[in-house]
Amino acid sequence: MMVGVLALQGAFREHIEALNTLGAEAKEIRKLSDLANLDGIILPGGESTVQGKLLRELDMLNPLRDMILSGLPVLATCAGLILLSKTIENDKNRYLATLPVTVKRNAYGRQLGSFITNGKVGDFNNFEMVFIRAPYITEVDNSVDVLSKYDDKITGVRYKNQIALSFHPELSKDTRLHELFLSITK
Ligand SMILES: NC(=O)CC[C@H](N)C(=O)O
Repeated sequence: MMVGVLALQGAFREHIEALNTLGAEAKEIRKLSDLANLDGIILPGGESTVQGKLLRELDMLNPLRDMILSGLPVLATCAGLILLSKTIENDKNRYLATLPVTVKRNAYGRQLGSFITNGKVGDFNNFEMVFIRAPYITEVDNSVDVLSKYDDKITGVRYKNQIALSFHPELSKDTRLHELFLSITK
């Protein structure tokens, strides 16, 4: 099994470490040819505008969209969630747009830009959630499962092969969400 971690920008190393801790092989995805023969892909946090622009310039955006629409398992965190969202409330850009949700970038404002909280994510109790200039989800399609909320705002969803989170599970020691993701890869 081979999991790719998009490594154009942002917090990709921590995801690779989490996968290695779980005994899964992972490789950095930096160009179109790296997308061949993947069983799953992680879209890390960082800056969605930079990542999206690079995906487009490297001709990776459309192929990756097709792979996700054909069922490639994906775990997206923070900027990755923004790349996946069909609608971005406060950004005219649209990137992969495979996830039927509306997201708001930098949604917690500057003051409360970064914080850590603890709560339920799907079946997992007491999950540490690290938020860094995070987005939250303002609308979901009926077919989307809500996994987590913070302050009444949706911060985690699952839709078919796509798991998307506002927060950074790779920055806490808890690997349960990475395990869930691995369980949906072949
Ligand atoms: N930690 C993150 O990934 C922050 C996301 C970033 N604020 C964006 O809009 O792309």
